[in-house]
Amino acid sequence: MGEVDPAFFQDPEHRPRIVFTEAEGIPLIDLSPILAFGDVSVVEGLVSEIRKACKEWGFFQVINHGVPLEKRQRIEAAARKFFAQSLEDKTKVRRNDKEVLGYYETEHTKNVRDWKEVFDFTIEEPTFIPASHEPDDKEVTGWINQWPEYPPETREACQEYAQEMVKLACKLMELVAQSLGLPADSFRDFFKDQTSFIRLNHYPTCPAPELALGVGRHKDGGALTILAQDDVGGLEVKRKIDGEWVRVKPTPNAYIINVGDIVQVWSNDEYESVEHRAIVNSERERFSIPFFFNPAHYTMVKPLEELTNEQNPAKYRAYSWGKFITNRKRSNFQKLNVENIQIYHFRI
Ligand SMILES: O=C(O)CCC(=O)C(=O)O
Ligand SMILES: [Fe+2]
Repeated sequence: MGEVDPAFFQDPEHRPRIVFTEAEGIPLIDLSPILAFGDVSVVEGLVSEIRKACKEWGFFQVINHGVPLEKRQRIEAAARKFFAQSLEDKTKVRRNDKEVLGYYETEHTKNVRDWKEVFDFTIEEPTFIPASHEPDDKEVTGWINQWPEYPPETREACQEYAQEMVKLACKLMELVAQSLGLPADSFRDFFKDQTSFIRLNHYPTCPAPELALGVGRHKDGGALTILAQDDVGGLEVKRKIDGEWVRVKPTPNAYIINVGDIVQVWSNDEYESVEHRAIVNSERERFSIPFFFNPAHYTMVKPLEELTNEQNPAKYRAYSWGKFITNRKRSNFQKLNVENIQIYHFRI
């Protein structure tokens, strides 16, 4: 990525400010109470912290999360080696119309090109998903991972890390359920045939960081995201109280968690999926690794009955998660002239 192609330019109102506010306020939550067994009162305190963070920010960071540091370091090192290869080598595992996983460098967010390259892989092999986004097409297909030859440890490093992410995400969803006043296992069955995936993000240095974004403003469509960011920093979250973009300061060995659109719908807007974006800079390349925790493709996403009643009726019609994700994948891959699918399209 040498000179900056205007395809990367954000509209003036969405360009980043180079002087930024650092978010002191994003809650930092210590998960050690769930690692140590037992004491219910400690877990209760944790549940209320989660509730507050989800209500006020939609984002929080966790420490003492139980994910071994070596596993994170191993996947981070593999990502660096993979992206350092030539474009020719990386495109050996490039995504195409049929194989939607693997490497690609032309992702668009809201039809503006992102200043990044990515490598996607799923947790389940194969991951079952609708063959097309067309509502009447009932065919299901299996997504298969494309593993690079170099570095040779990529596959193992990715799969080991993925298992840790699934464990952490399950624990977090239990806490989210409890924080909504529901039994801890309320969400468990939705993830039996999960469509979760992990993305290795590489944001190269950018000669025009004031014009482009690593990832344009967006909300995550799934249930929950667990992000590992390196020490460069660049994630910005739209603060709920005033709509200001605030930077999330990197904390060593912490993970950044956000609730996605599905939790917003399940909770009937009790929790909101918050907009965020990634800034790039001209001095240091940046790496990040989001894990997107997604339910089975056949999940019909709708407000949970336990959380709705006559005074608080469902705010969304049920929609198919499989169709939602295939729609998104398609619009992020190619530039379309229409807005991509959003949960407000299902608002009642
Ligand atoms: O790299 C980051 O900090 C954010 C990435 C992100 O939001 C995404 O890939 O959905
Ligand atoms: Fe995101």
